[in-house]
Amino acid sequence: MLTAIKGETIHFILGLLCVIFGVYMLLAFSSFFFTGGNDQSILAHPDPGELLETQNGIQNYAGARGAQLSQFLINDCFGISAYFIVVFLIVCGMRLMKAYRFTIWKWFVSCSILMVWLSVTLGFAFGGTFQDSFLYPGGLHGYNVSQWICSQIGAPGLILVLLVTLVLIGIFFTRETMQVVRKAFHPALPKRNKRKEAFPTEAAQQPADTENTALHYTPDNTSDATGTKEDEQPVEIELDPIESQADNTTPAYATEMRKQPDETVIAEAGTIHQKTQAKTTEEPTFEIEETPEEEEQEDERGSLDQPYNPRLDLEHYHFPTLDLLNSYNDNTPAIDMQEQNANKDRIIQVLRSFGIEISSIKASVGPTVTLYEITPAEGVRINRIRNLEDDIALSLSALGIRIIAPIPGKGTIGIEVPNANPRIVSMSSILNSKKFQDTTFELPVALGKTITNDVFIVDLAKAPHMLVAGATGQGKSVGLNAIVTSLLYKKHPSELKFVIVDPKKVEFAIYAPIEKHYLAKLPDSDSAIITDVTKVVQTLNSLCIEMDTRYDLLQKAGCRNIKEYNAKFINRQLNPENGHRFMPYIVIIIDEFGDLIMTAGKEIELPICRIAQLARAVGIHAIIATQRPTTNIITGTIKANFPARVAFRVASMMDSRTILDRPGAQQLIGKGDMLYLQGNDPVRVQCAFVDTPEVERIVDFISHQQGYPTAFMLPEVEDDTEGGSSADVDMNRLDPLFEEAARLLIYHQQGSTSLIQRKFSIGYNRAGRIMDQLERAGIVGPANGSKAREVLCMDENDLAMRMNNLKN
Ligand SMILES: Nc1ncnc2c1ncn2[C@@H]1O[C@H](COP(=O)(O)OP(=O)(O)OP(=O)(O)O)[C@@H](O)[C@H]1O
Repeated sequence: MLTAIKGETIHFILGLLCVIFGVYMLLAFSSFFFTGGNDQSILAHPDPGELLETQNGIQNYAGARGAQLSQFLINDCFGISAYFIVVFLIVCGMRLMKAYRFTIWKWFVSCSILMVWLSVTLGFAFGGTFQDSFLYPGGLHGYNVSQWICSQIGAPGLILVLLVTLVLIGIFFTRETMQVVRKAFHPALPKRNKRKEAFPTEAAQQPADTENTALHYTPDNTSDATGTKEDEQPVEIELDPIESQADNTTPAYATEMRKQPDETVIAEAGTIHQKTQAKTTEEPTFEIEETPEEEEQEDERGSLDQPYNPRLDLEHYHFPTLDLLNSYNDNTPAIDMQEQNANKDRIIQVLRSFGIEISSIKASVGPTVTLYEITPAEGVRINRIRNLEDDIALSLSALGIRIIAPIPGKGTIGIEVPNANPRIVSMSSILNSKKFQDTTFELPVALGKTITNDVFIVDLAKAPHMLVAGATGQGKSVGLNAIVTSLLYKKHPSELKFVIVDPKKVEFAIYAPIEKHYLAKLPDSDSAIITDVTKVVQTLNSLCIEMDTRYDLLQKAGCRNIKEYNAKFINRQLNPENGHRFMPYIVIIIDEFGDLIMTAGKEIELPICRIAQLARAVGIHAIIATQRPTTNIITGTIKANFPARVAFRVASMMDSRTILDRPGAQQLIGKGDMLYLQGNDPVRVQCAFVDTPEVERIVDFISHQQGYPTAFMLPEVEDDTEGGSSADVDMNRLDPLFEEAARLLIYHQQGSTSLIQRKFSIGYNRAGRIMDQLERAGIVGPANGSKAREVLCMDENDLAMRMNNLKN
């Protein structure tokens, strides 16, 4: 701790010194232009000790040392471009003081390069006036270097060298320079095709040259089926079907194309079809559909800072910027035509070998998986194709083949095949997408990209609770980080609080520094990240209290949900003096839910279910994650209350059924490949990848800004270990297990504290307190020495009546 403080203090002092020295140099350099001529004679032949005297005759505002420094750095070294040293010193200082977040090495390289280039340029430009003036604009360095280069390659050669280096410097700063240069040569050149840049093609992997058209594949060189098209638009291309079995020497497609060379049609705006008619059922058509990448904002990497609430407590808060995230621009081509054609051929062959003919096949290439949409020929039964899942997988020698028969809403059958070279879906591309930036969702959670390259966002406020499951190492933690990250990029600290439960202690510790901005905790807790099981129970009970309080406030305000309530509060229709307050959303994230259930059982499950059943309207949402998708952890009650499910790859079909109520998750390929289910049909999504250093940078960015004085305080709960007597039982705060415990005792007709303790795996004191409440409610009789209490409530109906009375 002490060393950390020391380190920070030293950095700050060093930074301050850098800035002060920079300002001093600025003064000296600037003064040099006016006083340099006068000071030159003194500096050129100083008497020993003369400069140390008070009356040394130096006129530079920065004194004798300033004059010497300027003389040396400007005249003897780099000329006017010595100002870059000042810039770098100030930048360095600011960074050390942590006032601004500069990338030092970039500034160092940039300043150095510019200084040298400008020095040579000025040295060359003002070479003629070198002897006449006290000021050498390019300095001795610039003069000597330019003279030497001139002597070697002549003045025109030097000019060319300077121009080329200028362009190289420009490219170093921004790749847009290339476009500027291109335009200089060819002013009519259209705007750069972004998608083509994003998906470079490799001639080696594509039979036809695809450099200037995104996806024009001509399987036969004799074919002239090409077309030009607008960029950023979807492309559907029909490719050669497999070679006819009858004649496997002549590709049917080539023949067809020669016969009908002008079959290229523009089917609809932005869609180009290169159509060949299927001659017979033996020659199905094959199309590849490349859905365009989600449009990104033109001037990306800016801040997503937008006002959400006119009464922000932290009005100077800045949202994290996108440059904190990696972009993972991998160079693998977007579409490998060889692979696509090979897969298509094998699919058709396998189906044909089982006597199934198809009339067309279309491919949608996603980041990690390609969907082949097959239209079966007349009279083929879907079930037959479904049963061939394993045979198709075997013939493609690929894991993770999934058959969707039929694709909902379409009369086709889908076969999902993993790509040989999967692409990473970077979090930055998702957050920078127009869809995310323009989203109107209350709690937008950007999960990744679908098989059609659409950015996939869900509204957690509508979900309203999410269950995330998958075997270990398949991308669960990355998925949870992606969820948190997308919320951090959209919600202001005043609008959102996280309650993080991390039994593993290491996964979420990374978020501890943003405690005062985004985390909620119990008043007596040291850390906002909850790692201890008892604290989890307390926190969940506290959230139940918060939920009840919020419902009371909503009732008082006459609102049905948090959105209406907050809108009223913002419009000053609710008086804070009556207890009203702006309600931030609360997102509870519980990692390793399985472990918690194993240790604390019902004590955890019940408040979770209570929150899941009721908390949606008051803005409390739960996300629970487990790597053990078994029925004793994901119980029926949990499933009923967590309608949004995310399944990463699991080990068995049983596990998949436990999470999604259907198979499928066992066929995923891992590394963030997931199925998202909300409603009827699961969607296959490639989860966005956000790495730990990226999260660290975001957290660092937020934590260096002003936060609230403390974390968001959850209501206090009575400690489980505190004793209690029947006299001070608070019937307004019934234990969350109260009703369940009453049912248990009625069922057993035995008022035993240890029975409650055992069945709900809770401490004796808490069980005792529940028993006291049951006594006050008239459900059990008074303590009867060592014997069990008498149960006064006969059946469920009786209990329901008493519960009603209690609630009123
Ligand atoms: N969306 C993704 N894109 C690419 N790679 C991913 C993605 N998600 C995960 N991975 C890869 O898989 C590895 C394991 O991911 P992660 O740590 O999220 O697994 P996990 O399911 O949380 O494992 P555990 O349960 O052991 O914590 C990561 O280190 C990364 O290399």
